[in-house]
Amino acid sequence: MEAKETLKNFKVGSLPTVMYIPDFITETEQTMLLSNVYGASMSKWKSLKNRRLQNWGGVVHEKGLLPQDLPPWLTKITEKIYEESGLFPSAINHVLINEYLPNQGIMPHQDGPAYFPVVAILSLGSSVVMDFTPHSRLSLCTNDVKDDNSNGATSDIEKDECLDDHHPFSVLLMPRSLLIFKDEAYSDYLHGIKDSEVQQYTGAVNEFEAVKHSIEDQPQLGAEGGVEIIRTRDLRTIHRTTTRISLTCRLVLKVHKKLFKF
Ligand SMILES: O=C(O)CCC(=O)C(=O)O
Ligand SMILES: [Fe+2]
Repeated sequence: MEAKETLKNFKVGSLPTVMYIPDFITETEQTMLLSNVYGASMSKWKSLKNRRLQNWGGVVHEKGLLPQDLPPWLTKITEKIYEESGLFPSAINHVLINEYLPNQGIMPHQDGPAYFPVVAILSLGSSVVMDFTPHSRLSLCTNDVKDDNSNGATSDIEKDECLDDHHPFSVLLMPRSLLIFKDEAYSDYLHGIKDSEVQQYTGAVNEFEAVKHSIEDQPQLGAEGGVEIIRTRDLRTIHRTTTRISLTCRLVLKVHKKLFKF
């Protein structure tokens, strides 16, 4: 699948397969999404050690999806992503909603094999830094540990086993932005968010795009998406002060038949 021409303008960093779209949704759309997320029944939340999540679209197994229809408030956004990206062969059918308090994150992982290898992450509420770390599937010393994120994901804690031609990088995820990554970024890198209120990084691949937009948006605040970014030479420090909600939108190609419901 070729990315649409307009999407190619949003490529960031040196990989051909990471795209960052600032202001993908409006403030009003963000408010609506947040009210739907928090309006869902309490039983929809699953609590993990270091965050909560809601699973929409059905249960993902290694062998496919036991489908459930996405609610209209989610299809509104998944259809927009599907149409504007041109990167999915069919409609997005699964959305994982993660909630992170300022001191919460997600350990470095690769998304599970059931998903088509394109992921679109919509960020709401607070900014955060996502770190990409190269890993090698070819490495004999790689330690695959099951993460408990009900994502069918595997985690790799052996950072020494990096491929030489792959370098770690960070992406700054501002509220209302959409991050899309696929191919190499999907399969040769782990992605994660540090579980720390203070996040340090050396130059995000989309620093210019992310910060430019937020300053234009909210010049009076001086703070960027609920965070303050402190710059000292190459080093950046952000202090997370508010909750972040993310919508991880993906496609499971293999869909089992719906179970008959009485
Ligand atoms: O919350 C995010 O931005 C990342 C979530 C993620 O990587 C996942 O659900 O697999
Ligand atoms: Fe992930």
